[in-house]
Amino acid sequence: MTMLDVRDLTVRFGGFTALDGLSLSVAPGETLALLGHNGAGKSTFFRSVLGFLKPAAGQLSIGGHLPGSAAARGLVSYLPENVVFHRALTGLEVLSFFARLRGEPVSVVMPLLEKVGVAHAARRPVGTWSKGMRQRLGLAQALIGAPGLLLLDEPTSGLDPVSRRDFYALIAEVAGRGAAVVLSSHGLEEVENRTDRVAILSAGRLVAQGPLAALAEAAALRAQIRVTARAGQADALQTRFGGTRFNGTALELSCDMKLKFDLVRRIAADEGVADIEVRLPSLNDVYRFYSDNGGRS
Ligand SMILES: Nc1ncnc2c1ncn2[C@@H]1O[C@H](COP(=O)(O)OP(=O)(O)OP(=O)(O)O)[C@@H](O)[C@H]1O
Repeated sequence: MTMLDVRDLTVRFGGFTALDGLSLSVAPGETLALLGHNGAGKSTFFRSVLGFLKPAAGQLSIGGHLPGSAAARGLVSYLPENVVFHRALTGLEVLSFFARLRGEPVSVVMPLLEKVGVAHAARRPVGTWSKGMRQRLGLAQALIGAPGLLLLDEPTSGLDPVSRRDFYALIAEVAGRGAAVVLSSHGLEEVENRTDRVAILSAGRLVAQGPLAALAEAAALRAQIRVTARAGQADALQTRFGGTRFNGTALELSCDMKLKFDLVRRIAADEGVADIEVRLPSLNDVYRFYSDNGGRS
């Protein structure tokens, strides 16, 4: 069963194609991170699922319903990228307003404010709240009425590391109750171990999709090894190990991750070597691999 099913979605603004043949699905209880540079199409994707944009081609279904239909609207909740609340209203008033809009009793409001950790400021105007507190209020707004599909557009921007951790704990709880969650973010490091799958968008195209570990493995990025030679040994080292000379005394080598241990052992045992430094591919390298060139090396 899927909560969100998107097939060959294409969205255009005039002659500009913002989303190009995108297909993905998200099951109840699953958390998907949508990643991509500025302008990759993440917000456009959310606005399409919400039914705000009419696709040029493709189909979307939310729990079997068309985007924008009453049934779909009842299932989906959304936290926009730049959440803005009336500055003069208190947190309690803001959330009560949204609860009424969703047909929920205002009795749900205080427990939600407590859940996101801003109950202490509930009776203060939102204009006096910090950005992180307003972001938490935005999340509380998205949690009203136990939605089946949560769309969160860069929900952690402006949050400090502790708030970020709390945020993901809350998302895990919501997903644990069966909601499907799609959230957008700018980097893999943040979503590592916190989402089930990632989908990487590049210039409106879905260039990679899957569990992060599988994407990292498929990228087959290489380890970088920098070797510093003892005085007068650089030429001999290059003859033995190859690589590129770097500032006269160092060599830069790259090797398949599977072969790195053997190579490092051989280098470390060489008498001409003064120092060795190994750099493994980071999650940022994996992200760049897919988002910059569509996964083509
Ligand atoms: N209403 C619009 N009219 C014309 N172009 C638009 C419109 N909305 C979005 N775009 C363009 O579509 C592309 C995708 O924009 P979108 O906001 O979806 O990117 P994003 O991935 O959310 O970026 P960011 O990370 O900066 O929020 C951009 O090039 C943007 O300029």
